[in-house]
Amino acid sequence: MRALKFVTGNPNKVIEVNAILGGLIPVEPVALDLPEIQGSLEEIASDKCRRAARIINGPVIVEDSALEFHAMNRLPGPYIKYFLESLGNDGLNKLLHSHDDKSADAVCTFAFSAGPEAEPLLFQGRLEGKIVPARGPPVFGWEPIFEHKGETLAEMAHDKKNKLSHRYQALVKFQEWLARDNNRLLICGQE
Ligand SMILES: O=c1[nH]c(=O)c2ncn([C@@H]3O[C@H](COP(=O)(O)OP(=O)(O)OP(=O)(O)O)[C@@H](O)[C@H]3O)c2[nH]1
Ligand SMILES: [Mg+2]
Repeated sequence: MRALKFVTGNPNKVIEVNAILGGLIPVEPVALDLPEIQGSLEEIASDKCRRAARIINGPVIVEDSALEFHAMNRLPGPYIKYFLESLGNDGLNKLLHSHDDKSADAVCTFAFSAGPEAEPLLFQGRLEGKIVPARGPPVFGWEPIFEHKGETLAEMAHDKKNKLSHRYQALVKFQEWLARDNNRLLICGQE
Protein backbone atom coordinates (compact mmCIF):
# COMPACT_ATOMS: atom_id res chain seq x y z
CA MET A 1 0.00 0.00 0.00
CA ARG A 2 1.30 3.50 -0.86
CA ALA A 3 2.02 5.71 2.15
CA LEU A 4 0.22 9.04 2.44
CA LYS A 5 2.72 11.87 2.94
CA PHE A 6 2.21 14.11 5.98
CA VAL A 7 4.15 17.36 5.66
CA THR A 8 4.91 18.85 9.07
CA GLY A 9 7.84 20.26 11.01
CA ASN A 10 6.41 18.89 14.26
CA PRO A 11 7.47 15.33 15.29
CA ASN A 12 4.87 15.22 18.11
CA LYS A 13 2.10 15.56 15.52
CA VAL A 14 3.54 12.59 13.60
CA ILE A 15 3.57 10.42 16.74
CA GLU A 16 -0.06 11.26 17.53
CA VAL A 17 -1.33 10.87 13.96
CA ASN A 18 0.24 7.42 13.72
CA ALA A 19 -1.15 6.43 17.12
CA ILE A 20 -4.66 7.64 16.20
CA LEU A 21 -4.79 6.16 12.70
CA GLY A 22 -3.40 2.89 14.11
CA GLY A 23 -2.09 1.65 10.76
CA LEU A 24 -5.41 2.16 8.91
CA ILE A 25 -3.34 3.94 6.29
CA PRO A 26 0.46 4.15 6.27
CA VAL A 27 1.60 7.73 6.90
CA GLU A 28 5.03 8.90 5.81
CA PRO A 29 6.25 12.07 7.52
CA VAL A 30 7.99 14.72 5.43
CA ALA A 31 9.82 17.04 7.81
CA LEU A 32 9.25 20.51 6.37
CA ASP A 33 8.21 23.62 8.27
CA LEU A 34 6.06 25.32 5.62
CA PRO A 35 5.32 29.06 5.61
CA GLU A 36 1.89 29.93 7.02
CA ILE A 37 -0.32 32.82 5.92
CA GLN A 38 -2.48 34.95 8.20
CA GLY A 39 -6.22 34.29 8.06
CA SER A 40 -8.93 31.93 9.29
CA LEU A 41 -8.07 28.39 10.45
CA GLU A 42 -9.48 27.08 7.17
CA GLU A 43 -7.55 29.55 4.98
CA ILE A 44 -4.27 28.77 6.74
CA ALA A 45 -4.68 24.97 6.52
CA SER A 46 -5.78 25.13 2.86
CA ASP A 47 -2.87 27.34 1.86
CA LYS A 48 -0.36 25.14 3.74
CA CYS A 49 -1.84 22.11 1.95
CA ARG A 50 -1.57 23.72 -1.51
CA ARG A 51 2.11 24.48 -0.83
CA ALA A 52 2.68 20.89 0.34
CA ALA A 53 0.93 19.42 -2.71
CA ARG A 54 3.12 21.46 -5.05
CA ILE A 55 6.27 20.18 -3.29
CA ILE A 56 5.14 16.54 -3.03
CA ASN A 57 3.44 16.54 -6.45
CA GLY A 58 0.92 13.98 -5.23
CA PRO A 59 -1.51 13.17 -2.40
CA VAL A 60 -0.63 14.87 0.89
CA ILE A 61 -1.99 15.87 4.29
CA VAL A 62 -1.04 18.80 6.51
CA GLU A 63 -2.46 19.98 9.81
CA ASP A 64 -2.78 23.33 11.55
CA SER A 65 -3.49 23.60 15.27
CA ALA A 66 -4.98 26.57 17.09
CA LEU A 67 -5.66 27.50 20.71
CA GLU A 68 -8.63 29.85 21.08
CA PHE A 69 -9.18 31.85 24.28
CA HIS A 70 -12.90 32.71 24.49
CA ALA A 71 -12.23 35.87 26.52
CA MET A 72 -9.90 37.15 23.78
CA ASN A 73 -12.27 36.75 20.85
CA ARG A 74 -10.59 33.39 20.06
CA LEU A 75 -7.02 34.71 19.87
CA PRO A 76 -4.19 33.59 19.84
CA GLY A 77 -5.96 31.02 17.60
CA PRO A 78 -3.72 29.87 14.74
CA TYR A 79 -0.93 32.18 15.96
CA ILE A 80 -0.49 30.16 19.18
CA LYS A 81 2.93 28.87 18.10
CA TYR A 82 4.41 32.38 18.13
CA PHE A 83 2.63 33.35 21.35
CA LEU A 84 3.94 30.17 23.03
CA GLU A 85 7.49 30.75 21.79
CA SER A 86 7.47 34.39 22.98
CA LEU A 87 5.51 34.15 26.23
CA GLY A 88 5.75 30.53 27.36
CA ASN A 89 2.94 28.75 29.17
CA ASP A 90 3.24 31.13 32.12
CA GLY A 91 2.84 34.17 29.88
CA LEU A 92 -0.18 32.60 28.16
CA ASN A 93 -1.78 32.24 31.60
CA LYS A 94 -1.04 35.89 32.39
CA LEU A 95 -2.91 36.98 29.24
CA LEU A 96 -6.09 35.82 30.97
CA HIS A 97 -5.34 37.25 34.45
CA SER A 98 -7.83 40.09 34.12
CA HIS A 99 -10.54 37.83 32.64
CA ASP A 100 -12.91 35.61 34.64
CA ASP A 101 -13.57 33.46 31.60
CA LYS A 102 -10.62 31.03 31.23
CA SER A 103 -12.38 28.77 28.72
CA ALA A 104 -10.53 27.81 25.56
CA ASP A 105 -10.82 25.50 22.58
CA ALA A 106 -8.03 23.45 21.01
CA VAL A 107 -8.75 23.16 17.30
CA CYS A 108 -7.09 20.92 14.77
CA THR A 109 -7.66 21.39 11.04
CA PHE A 110 -6.39 18.66 8.73
CA ALA A 111 -6.19 19.37 5.02
CA PHE A 112 -5.91 16.70 2.33
CA SER A 113 -5.02 17.37 -1.27
CA ALA A 114 -4.94 14.77 -4.05
CA GLY A 115 -2.23 16.76 -5.83
CA PRO A 116 -1.14 20.21 -7.04
CA GLU A 117 -4.25 20.74 -9.19
CA ALA A 118 -6.77 19.62 -6.52
CA GLU A 119 -8.57 21.87 -4.04
CA PRO A 120 -7.80 20.81 -0.41
CA LEU A 121 -10.51 19.08 1.65
CA LEU A 122 -10.72 20.05 5.34
CA PHE A 123 -11.43 17.94 8.45
CA GLN A 124 -11.70 19.85 11.73
CA GLY A 125 -11.79 18.71 15.35
CA ARG A 126 -12.35 20.79 18.48
CA LEU A 127 -11.74 20.08 22.18
CA GLU A 128 -13.20 22.31 24.90
CA GLY A 129 -11.19 23.12 27.99
CA LYS A 130 -9.81 25.92 30.11
CA ILE A 131 -6.46 27.59 30.66
CA VAL A 132 -4.85 26.81 34.04
CA PRO A 133 -1.40 27.20 35.67
CA ALA A 134 0.92 24.55 34.19
CA ARG A 135 0.58 20.97 35.49
CA GLY A 136 2.24 17.85 34.09
CA PRO A 137 5.35 17.20 32.00
CA PRO A 138 6.08 19.95 29.45
CA VAL A 139 6.61 17.61 26.49
CA PHE A 140 4.26 18.99 23.85
CA GLY A 141 3.55 22.72 23.45
CA TRP A 142 0.74 24.14 25.58
CA GLU A 143 -0.46 20.78 26.95
CA PRO A 144 0.42 21.66 30.61
CA ILE A 145 -1.96 24.65 30.64
CA PHE A 146 -4.93 23.18 28.72
CA GLU A 147 -7.28 21.42 31.15
CA HIS A 148 -10.08 19.16 29.92
CA LYS A 149 -12.49 17.72 32.52
CA GLY A 150 -10.08 18.15 35.44
CA GLU A 151 -6.87 16.94 33.78
CA THR A 152 -4.38 18.92 31.72
CA LEU A 153 -3.46 17.27 28.43
CA ALA A 154 0.08 16.93 29.83
CA GLU A 155 -1.26 14.95 32.82
CA MET A 156 -3.47 12.77 30.65
CA ALA A 157 -2.30 9.32 29.53
CA HIS A 158 -1.36 9.39 25.81
CA ASP A 159 -3.92 6.68 25.01
CA LYS A 160 -6.66 8.76 26.59
CA LYS A 161 -5.62 12.00 24.84
CA ASN A 162 -5.53 10.18 21.50
CA LYS A 163 -9.15 9.05 21.96
CA LEU A 164 -10.64 12.48 22.65
CA SER A 165 -8.28 15.22 21.45
CA HIS A 166 -8.88 17.88 18.81
CA ARG A 167 -6.52 15.87 16.59
CA TYR A 168 -8.48 12.65 17.21
CA GLN A 169 -11.78 14.34 16.36
CA ALA A 170 -10.39 15.74 13.10
CA LEU A 171 -8.97 12.35 12.14
CA VAL A 172 -12.30 10.60 12.84
CA LYS A 173 -13.80 12.81 10.10
CA PHE A 174 -10.86 12.07 7.80
CA GLN A 175 -11.31 8.32 8.39
CA GLU A 176 -15.03 8.60 7.61
CA TRP A 177 -14.13 10.28 4.32
CA LEU A 178 -11.49 7.60 3.58
CA ALA A 179 -14.12 4.92 4.08
CA ARG A 180 -16.49 6.52 1.51
CA ASP A 181 -16.40 5.90 -2.26
CA ASN A 182 -13.17 3.88 -2.18
CA ASN A 183 -11.18 7.02 -1.30
CA ARG A 184 -8.64 5.00 0.66
CA LEU A 185 -8.04 2.74 -2.33
CA LEU A 186 -7.55 5.75 -4.61
CA ILE A 187 -4.93 7.26 -2.32
CA CYS A 188 -3.08 4.19 -1.08
CA GLY A 189 -3.76 1.53 -3.73
CA GLN A 190 -4.22 -2.17 -2.93
CA GLU A 191 -3.10 -3.78 0.35
O1 LIG B 1 0.27 21.04 23.65
C1 LIG B 1 -0.01 20.85 22.48
N1 LIG B 1 -0.81 19.81 22.14
C2 LIG B 1 -1.20 19.56 20.88
O2 LIG B 1 -1.93 18.61 20.61
C3 LIG B 1 -0.69 20.46 19.90
N2 LIG B 1 -0.83 20.52 18.58
C4 LIG B 1 -0.10 21.57 18.17
N3 LIG B 1 0.50 22.17 19.20
C5 LIG B 1 1.34 23.36 19.20
O3 LIG B 1 0.56 24.45 18.72
C6 LIG B 1 1.25 25.19 17.71
C7 LIG B 1 0.54 24.91 16.42
O4 LIG B 1 1.19 25.44 15.32
P1 LIG B 1 1.22 24.65 13.95
O5 LIG B 1 -0.05 23.91 13.75
O6 LIG B 1 1.66 25.60 12.90
O7 LIG B 1 2.31 23.51 14.22
P2 LIG B 1 3.87 23.41 13.86
O8 LIG B 1 4.35 24.67 13.19
O9 LIG B 1 4.60 22.98 15.07
O10 LIG B 1 3.93 22.22 12.80
P3 LIG B 1 3.51 22.26 11.24
O11 LIG B 1 2.79 23.54 10.97
O12 LIG B 1 4.79 22.16 10.48
O13 LIG B 1 2.64 21.06 11.05
C8 LIG B 1 2.67 24.66 17.76
O14 LIG B 1 3.40 25.39 18.72
C9 LIG B 1 2.49 23.21 18.24
O15 LIG B 1 3.62 22.70 18.91
C10 LIG B 1 0.15 21.50 20.28
N4 LIG B 1 0.51 21.69 21.56
MG1 LIG C 1 3.32 25.49 11.65
